[in-house]
Amino acid sequence: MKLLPLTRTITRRVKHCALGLSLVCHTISPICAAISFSCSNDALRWLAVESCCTSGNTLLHYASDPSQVVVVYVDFDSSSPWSYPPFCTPYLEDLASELCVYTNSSFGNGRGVSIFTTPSIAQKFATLQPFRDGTVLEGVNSERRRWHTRKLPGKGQAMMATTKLERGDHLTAFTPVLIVSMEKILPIHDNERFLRKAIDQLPPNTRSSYLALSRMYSNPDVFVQDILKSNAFEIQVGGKMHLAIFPEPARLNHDCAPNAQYYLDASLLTHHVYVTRPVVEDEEITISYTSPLQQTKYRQSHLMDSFGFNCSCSLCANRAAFDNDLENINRIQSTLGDWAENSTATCEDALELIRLYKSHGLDSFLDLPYGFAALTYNSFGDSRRAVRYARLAGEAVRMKNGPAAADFGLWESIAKEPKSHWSWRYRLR
Ligand SMILES: C[S@@+](CC[C@H](N)C(=O)[O-])C[C@H]1O[C@@H](n2cnc3c(N)ncnc32)[C@H](O)[C@@H]1O
Repeated sequence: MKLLPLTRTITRRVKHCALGLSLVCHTISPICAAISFSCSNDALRWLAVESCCTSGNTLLHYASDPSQVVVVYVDFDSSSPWSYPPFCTPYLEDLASELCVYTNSSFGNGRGVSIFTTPSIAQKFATLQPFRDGTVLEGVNSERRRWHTRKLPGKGQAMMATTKLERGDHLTAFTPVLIVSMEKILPIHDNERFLRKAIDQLPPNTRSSYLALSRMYSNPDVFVQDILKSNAFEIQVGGKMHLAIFPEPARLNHDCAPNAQYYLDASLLTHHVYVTRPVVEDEEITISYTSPLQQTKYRQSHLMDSFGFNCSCSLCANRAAFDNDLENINRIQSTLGDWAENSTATCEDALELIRLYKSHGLDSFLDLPYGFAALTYNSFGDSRRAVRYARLAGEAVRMKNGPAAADFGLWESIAKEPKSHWSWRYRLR
């Protein structure tokens, strides 16, 4: 008999097995043990599982004491994407819900994923395309790699290019192996228990790749949360923020002037990395963990507090020069963003902004200066240059926010029809 994922249980205690049901006994399987946890009846949770009998939609679950036989009526749902019954907390008042672990063992071409979230958000995950039609993830999690990982002094593991790369090269596309609701409701040790269940239910290779990731605190009591804190990316699903672990891109170290950019496609649950300036073979590939447009002391304290390292990248090392130019960057940006009649914005300002970004290696963030250049040229009636910079802004946004982003559509439309945009000749009026 195929045991399908459990979606609802109704439990009833009975004195003994003689219910007139015709039951066929099966060997104990993980699903029987899991059922004991997913029932709402507390007493049932801790019964030792000695046997499990199934018949149609009914499971008979009993303990060593024959007077403690429990019948569990199970409503199986063959369309559910979950490979195990949900493993749930009690009802949490503060959340007005339970939190449960959901696992799909074959997600993402076999790597699997576990999600720790509320039942209502789990339903939203289940409606996402990759759970309904795995073919949408074709080419994702692929082994065709132009990078490998190796240890670098003072940084731990790092992602290194195995070949020359150019701006715009699409480097990686991976699905998450663990997704965790950011609600901070459970006490730390309870949280760890549920997260361990989430990791234990993953296929062995996937579980190992999670457990091999870097840790900040090395506290064995909470190692799953330690790995989560050090390696997670944020993703919004069902209107709620979640932390997600993508083991391969988790090896990307930080640089305030990185040579790569990433975006998360929440509808396909896929993390993409693009190269943002030419990279030579064996060069480290980096992303930024923080906004580069903050003074160095703020970036450094954020990186120390959140990731436990002292940033010594080129921008942090040349702190005085960068912080000084940062003031110029912010000043020019506010001039270019000023659309009042007496604005002093010029096309030269826009070009100076691009120069400043490039001179400090901020190639991963050129969407902003290119966008300003497109609007500024358009506002002075130079449609040829407006189109050129709108295309560059669109390309930069695609690498940073993905092709579904609203601002990508905006730059595409200006590149197609600059004269239809409100900014056309705006500063010549
Ligand atoms: C997401 S992991 C990156 C991969 C990690 N190096 C590894 O060994 O798996 C984040 C951790 O890497 C280290 N790290 C990242 N960028 C760094 C940098 N620029 N300098 C020093 N350590 C860095 C820190 O320990 C940080 O907590």
